[in-house]
Amino acid sequence: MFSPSVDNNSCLHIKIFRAIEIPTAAAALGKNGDFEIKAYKINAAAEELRKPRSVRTGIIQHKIVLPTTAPVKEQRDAILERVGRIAEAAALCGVNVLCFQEAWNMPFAFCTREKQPWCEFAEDAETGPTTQFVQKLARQFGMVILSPILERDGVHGDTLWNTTVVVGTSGNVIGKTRKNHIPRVGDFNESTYYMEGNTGHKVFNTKFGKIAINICYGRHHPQNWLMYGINGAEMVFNPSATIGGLSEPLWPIEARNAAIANSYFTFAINRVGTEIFPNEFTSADGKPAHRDFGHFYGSSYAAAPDGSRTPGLSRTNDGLLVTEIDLNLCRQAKDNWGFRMTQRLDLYAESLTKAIKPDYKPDVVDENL
Ligand SMILES: NC(=O)NCCC(=O)O
Repeated sequence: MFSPSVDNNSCLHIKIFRAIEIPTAAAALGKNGDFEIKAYKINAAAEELRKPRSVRTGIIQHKIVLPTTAPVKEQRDAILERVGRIAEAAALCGVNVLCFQEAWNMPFAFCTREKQPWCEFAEDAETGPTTQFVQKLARQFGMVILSPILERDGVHGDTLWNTTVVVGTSGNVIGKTRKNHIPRVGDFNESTYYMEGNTGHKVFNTKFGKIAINICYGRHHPQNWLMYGINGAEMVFNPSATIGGLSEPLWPIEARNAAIANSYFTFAINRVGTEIFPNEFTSADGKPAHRDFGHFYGSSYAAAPDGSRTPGLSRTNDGLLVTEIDLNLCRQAKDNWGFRMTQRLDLYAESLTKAIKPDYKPDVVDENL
C-alpha cells in the first residue's frame, strides 16, 4: 500500500510515494543511533511484455566519528562500526544495492596536503580491512555494496588512487572504479595524493542491474556521465565529499541532469559535518590559514531518467536514503525522449578528435571580416 506523496515540493516535480514503510526495527535503529531514514519509490509505467525490474537502493551519508587527532586505526574502525549499524537499517528496509560516500572510512584530509598520518588510511582495494568489513556486510545482508576508499596499489609502486570497490552479494570483489577527474579547486588538494583514474568507465553487471560509479568531481563532467551511459549503466552512483561554500548551488542540478540526459538513475551522496585538522593550512586562494574545509552539507538524493527526484537527506545529520526504483523507466525514457538515438556520437567523435589536435583552430566566424 503506497501512501500519497508526502513531499509537496513542486520544484522537484516529484512523482514518488513514500512506498517503503520503514520497518519498526529500522526506525528504532535510526532513533537510537541518531540517524535519519527516508524512503521513497519512483514508479515506471506498467508494461505488457516486461515485469517491473524493481531494485531497492540505499545511500548513506555520515560524519566522521572520532576527532582527526585520534589514532588512525581507531578513527577508521569507529567509522566502520557506525556505518555498519546504518547498513543494518538498510538491510531491514530491504535494500539491494548500497553505496557509501567518497573516502567513507576516513576524514577528508586532502585539504591539508600532509602525507602523514592521512596516507596511512590507504589500503589494498581487494584485501584491505575495510574491504573485508564490507565483504562481511554484503554476505550477511545479501547486498551489492559500493565502497569508496583511498586505495594503496601495492602492485604498482604503492601508489594511491581514489577508488570505489564493488562487492557482490556473496562477498566477492566484483571490481573497482578509480576517480577519473581530480579537482584542483579551493582546498580540494587531491592531486597532491592521487592521479586521474585508469579504469575507464566500467559498468558492473550485477544481479540487481547495471551499476557504475562517477566519483565526486567527475559529476561536473557531462562526458564522464555520458560514457557510463554508452556502456549501458542503469544506476550511476556519485559518492562525493563537497562543501557548502563551493558547490551547493550546483548540487541539486548535476546528478539530476545526468539522469535526464543519459536515461538512467543517479544517486548523489555527500558526507556531512565539519572536520577539524590538527595543523592549519592554506590553499593559495587568499583565504587566511584555517584548520577545516568548511561544512560538508550532505543533502544526498536520488534522481530518475524522467527528471523526477527524491527530496534530499538533511544538510547536517547522518542518514540513510532508501529509494525503490523500477529499471524499466530507463528504456521508457529512452523511447519517450529519444536522447540516445539522437545524440550523434559520430559527429562529436569527429569534432573531438579534431579539437584535441595541437594545431586545432576553433571554428569561429568573425562578424567584421
Ligand atoms: N571530492 C571532490 O572531488 N570534491 C571537489 C569539489 C566538488 O566537486 O564539489
